[in-house]
Amino acid sequence: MKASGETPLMAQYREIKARHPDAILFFRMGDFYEMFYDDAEVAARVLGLTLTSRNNGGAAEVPLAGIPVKAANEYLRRFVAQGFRVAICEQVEDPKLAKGIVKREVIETITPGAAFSDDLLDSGRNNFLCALVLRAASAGGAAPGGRGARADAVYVGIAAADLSTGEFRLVTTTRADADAVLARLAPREVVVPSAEAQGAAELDALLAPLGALVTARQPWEFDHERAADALTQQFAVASLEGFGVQPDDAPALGAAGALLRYLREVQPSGVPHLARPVVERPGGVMPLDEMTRRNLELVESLRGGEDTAGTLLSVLDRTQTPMGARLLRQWILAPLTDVAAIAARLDAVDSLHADGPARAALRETLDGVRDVERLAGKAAAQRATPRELRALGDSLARLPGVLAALRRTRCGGVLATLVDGWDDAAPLAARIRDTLMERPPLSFGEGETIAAGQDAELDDLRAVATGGKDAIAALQAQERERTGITSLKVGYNRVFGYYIEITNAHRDSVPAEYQRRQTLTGAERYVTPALKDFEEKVLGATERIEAIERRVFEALRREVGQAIAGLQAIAVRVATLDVFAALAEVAAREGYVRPAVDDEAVLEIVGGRHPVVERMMPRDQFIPNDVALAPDARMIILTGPNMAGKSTILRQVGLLVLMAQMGGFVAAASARVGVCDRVFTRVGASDNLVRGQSTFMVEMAETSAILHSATARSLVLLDEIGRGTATWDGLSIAWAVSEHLHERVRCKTIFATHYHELTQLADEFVSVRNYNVAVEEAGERILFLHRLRPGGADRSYGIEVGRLAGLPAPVIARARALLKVLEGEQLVPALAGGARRAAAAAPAGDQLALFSGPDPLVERLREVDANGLTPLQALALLAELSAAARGEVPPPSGRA
Ligand SMILES: Nc1ncnc2c1ncn2[C@@H]1O[C@H](COP(=O)(O)OP(=O)(O)OP(=O)(O)O)[C@@H](O)[C@H]1O
Repeated sequence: MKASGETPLMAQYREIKARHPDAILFFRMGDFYEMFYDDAEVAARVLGLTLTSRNNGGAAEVPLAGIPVKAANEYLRRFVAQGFRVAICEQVEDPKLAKGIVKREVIETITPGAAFSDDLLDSGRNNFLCALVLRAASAGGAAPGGRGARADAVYVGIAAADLSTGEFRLVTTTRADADAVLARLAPREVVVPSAEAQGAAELDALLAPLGALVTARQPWEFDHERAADALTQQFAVASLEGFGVQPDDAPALGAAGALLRYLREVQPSGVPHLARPVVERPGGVMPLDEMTRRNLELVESLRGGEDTAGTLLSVLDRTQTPMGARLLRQWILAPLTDVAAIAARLDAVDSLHADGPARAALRETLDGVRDVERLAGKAAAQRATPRELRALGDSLARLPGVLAALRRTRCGGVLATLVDGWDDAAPLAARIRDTLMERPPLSFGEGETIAAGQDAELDDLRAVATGGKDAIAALQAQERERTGITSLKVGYNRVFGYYIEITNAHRDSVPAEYQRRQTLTGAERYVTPALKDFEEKVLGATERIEAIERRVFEALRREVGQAIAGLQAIAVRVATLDVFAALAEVAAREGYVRPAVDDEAVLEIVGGRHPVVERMMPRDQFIPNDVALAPDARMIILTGPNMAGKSTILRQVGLLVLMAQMGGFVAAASARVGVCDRVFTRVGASDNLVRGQSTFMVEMAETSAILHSATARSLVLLDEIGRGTATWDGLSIAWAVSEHLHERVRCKTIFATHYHELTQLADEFVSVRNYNVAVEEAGERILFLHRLRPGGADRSYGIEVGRLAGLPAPVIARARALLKVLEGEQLVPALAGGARRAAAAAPAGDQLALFSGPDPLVERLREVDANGLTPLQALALLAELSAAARGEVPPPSGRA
């Protein structure tokens, strides 16, 4: 409906905007994208653009903000980075030919999850768009991985597509493992069913840690039967069986349907480069939960953000190609659990590690290979520029060199399979390189694109155009000579075409046959019949040249687009090779060794180092440590002063296991790694405060998740459990958690703690070992040796660390004095003794119960403010306490 008095343009705008209510609409007007109404106001706020207004006929003025088309990418990037979606509305007919208002259409919608442009992408990571749906087992009969479905179980269907590379994956998983799968994919945007009555809270719980843009769609779009139709149509196949899709995959299939529908909406011209879906089955890959991924700083540092400095990825990433970098990231986030698969990767790394010269040659040839995967994707989507297509051709042309270098290695196993059936699309590479100029322009129309010898007519026309231009230059010389006007110039503008310009000083010498066309302040412009003749030839040729160039270029781009599946396969091969070479290279540079990986429940690290921390200090300054865990020594209680290096050892063990299971060498003198099904970590305080939970609550929730999911094959790394609450509560929880892990779960555990009381666990259980990180005392100072040794620690040195951290001297002195008093009164041993007494008094048959609750005497003592007591009060208190201790009066019940 047209608002009264509104201009036709604004009516057109409103009609288009109504179809894209949730996107910022970039409305093309000439050389600008204009935003109106609310969009303009958002742009002013978010991008700091100046808000103006536009006349709207008889209707009220319209708020307006505009950006030049040439600068659009930067504004787009900023919008998308902030989680907006932007609909690009172009003029789809030539304004010169338009009757009335120019026709306009939205040609694509750019969102965080649906982006092609390099400005919006990170070359080192995939840009996944996921669709997600929850299904009760009873609804779809799904039991992923053939596990028996529990009637009340909830399955999560996930479909993930990377529009920039064409990767497309389907995963149906359990609710428990879904977090890990999503954390690994790290989608930028997630499509979910809107207002799904059941499971809305569950869905929120899945989405919250991702920080992705959430796009709600109609629930029916997630229907798996509809999805099957859409997929068979997209890939022009009769059934999905060829993709390995089984009835169990219904949830993922439903998600895929919704995903495809959404993709077609944001890309109205289609997604021809979407690869056939790969169904990922659980098993074979270790699910890494968000905690572990973050705590071990695998691909993101704890500081957060995009910066990978200080992560395992930053140490391992010696890849040469963007495809390799992305694959390495995926491997780090998906360690393997199958011994044979791990060994196959290790073999490949091993042979490249062993042969330095071959590795160097291989890495050198890989070095010039650009992002074949994304370039091919762009070609298939008809977006590749001449420069990009040429880069693809040049990259492909390097592949025979890569193959030759690969053949020089001892390539058995996986490397041999990479060589087998090697197809480097040589004919296509040659076509691209023959067709395009060696350095074609960045975008079409900014210079010569098509090489000579490709099109006879093009070559002729180029000769004419060049001849014409030469002729015009000759004409200028000739006219100067004839008229004697040395400042005479032949020039060109769009309105008048070619002209001869003569300054007013020489007006009298202008020949009679010159026809005046334009008067400037200091000069006149003329044309002659000869000049017009040349002009026709040159301009006619130029126009025709552009048309032919475009035709040839687009045909080439289509040809490349049709080869997309082969190019994607090449990209996978190159990426795999690149990752092997990178892992071998980093192993050689950093002195890593091949781990012995087997199925035994044994972990034996000799001379282990933290791969990231060791890089932050001068070479050989890092102190290596040995750690061994086995069924008969499955729990280590790790004590030691603050700053001694407990957390470092804990993380180091986790990292070395993950490095081994991704198929890489490890930072150690030697290592034997029995495959772990999961690695769990609970380290320090998380920053879940932003999600509105208290530190202690988060700590408990994380601990609870570990106790529920860990198995005897798991490795559990705990750092300071129970510190966020009152000492006795915390100690009791820490003790109970340790017992549970040791006795019930029976997993490999390392527990770093300041509760020295926990070292008593070793007295109770034969498979618990105490270790501490050594320090040396030098008077009141301490020297951190960072060396692990058997036994519990005797002191905390917390005050010393406080001094190092700059606590004021009087505070340190007072703390030392207080510590002496407390130690002198034997309070600390009394606490431990109290615990032992309580254990002895525990009901028979319940041997695991050590603590029966806080000792009221001790509680009373804790409340005493010694500084606030008069000598008389102190005496009275002492009398009361000792009477209670002798049992002469009931225990005190708190401060009176
Ligand atoms: N093996 C080692 N060799 C050399 N330096 C080390 C080693 N381990 C740790 N360090 C250094 O000591 C610092 C403190 O280590 P870490 O944080 O692991 O101590 P911590 O015992 O966990 O301390 P806290 O109990 O206070 O949390 C590290 O930042 C590192 O610089």
